[in-house]
Amino acid sequence: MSYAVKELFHTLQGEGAQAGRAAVFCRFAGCNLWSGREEDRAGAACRFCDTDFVGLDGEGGGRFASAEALAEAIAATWAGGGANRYVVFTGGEPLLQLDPALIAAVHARGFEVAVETNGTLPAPPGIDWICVSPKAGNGLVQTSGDELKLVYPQAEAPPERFADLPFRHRFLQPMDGPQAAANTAAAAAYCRSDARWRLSLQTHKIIGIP
Ligand SMILES: C[S@@+](CC[C@H](N)C(=O)[O-])C[C@H]1O[C@@H](n2cnc3c(N)ncnc32)[C@H](O)[C@@H]1O
Ligand SMILES: Nc1nc2[nH]cc(C(=O)O)c2c(=O)[nH]1
Ligand code: SF4
Ligand SMILES: [Mg+2]
Repeated sequence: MSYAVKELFHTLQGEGAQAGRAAVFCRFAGCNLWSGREEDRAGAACRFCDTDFVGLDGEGGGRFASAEALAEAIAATWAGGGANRYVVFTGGEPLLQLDPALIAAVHARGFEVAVETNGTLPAPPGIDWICVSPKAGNGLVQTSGDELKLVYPQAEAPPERFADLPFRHRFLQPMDGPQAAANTAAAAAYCRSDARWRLSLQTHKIIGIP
């Protein structure tokens, strides 16, 4: 199958338990919870998205005809030396496109494979690090993984609802936007009150890298 990629870039993972780790980000185009058009945001199933995932026109983006072609482009984007190669598939919603052939092709090039998903679709086998970020009002299908990273606050998705799911790490990530400062204070207060949760700041935004 072919893959629609918005952008490919080398940076540091900014969020969650792997924050600070060098990674290639492969941002797939398209999402099942929002068209990505501002005029559709108010009526979308996910309304707080901070990301442009429309089109193929970002740095390193395009349509890739095969898993081998996309894996080659990912390997060419890696700039972190010989060890600890890491690729994060995100989007948009990566589980609309990430498949066993692509996972095998990046594994063959020495990468560990991570995914950032909204959890509404099942993850294919073989992913090394699964981060699920539930979106209120949208059924959770992927109910296990390595980290659960809940954007906070979401009125219809309180942390208590997810605290007992089998994830190795649980994070609250303050919702960015006009209420970012208040959301950060509220997330910090929640983590102080319930030690099952840790605070995830979007460190790439703080230091001004992609
Ligand atoms: C843009 S999403 C793409 C991956 C997938 N669609 C998802 O929602 O997990 C990447 C991460 O950014 C988070 N995110 C999106 N908008 C955000 C915002 N306004 N504030 C904080 N985190 C946000 C998501 O919850 C997710 O963990
Ligand atoms: N540096 C950096 N870290 C990230 N972690 C998750 C991101 C995403 O948009 O999925 C992201 C991103 O866009 N940039
Ligand atoms: S599910 Fe993820 S990519 Fe889709 S609109 Fe929500 S935050 Fe953005
Ligand atoms: Mg992002």
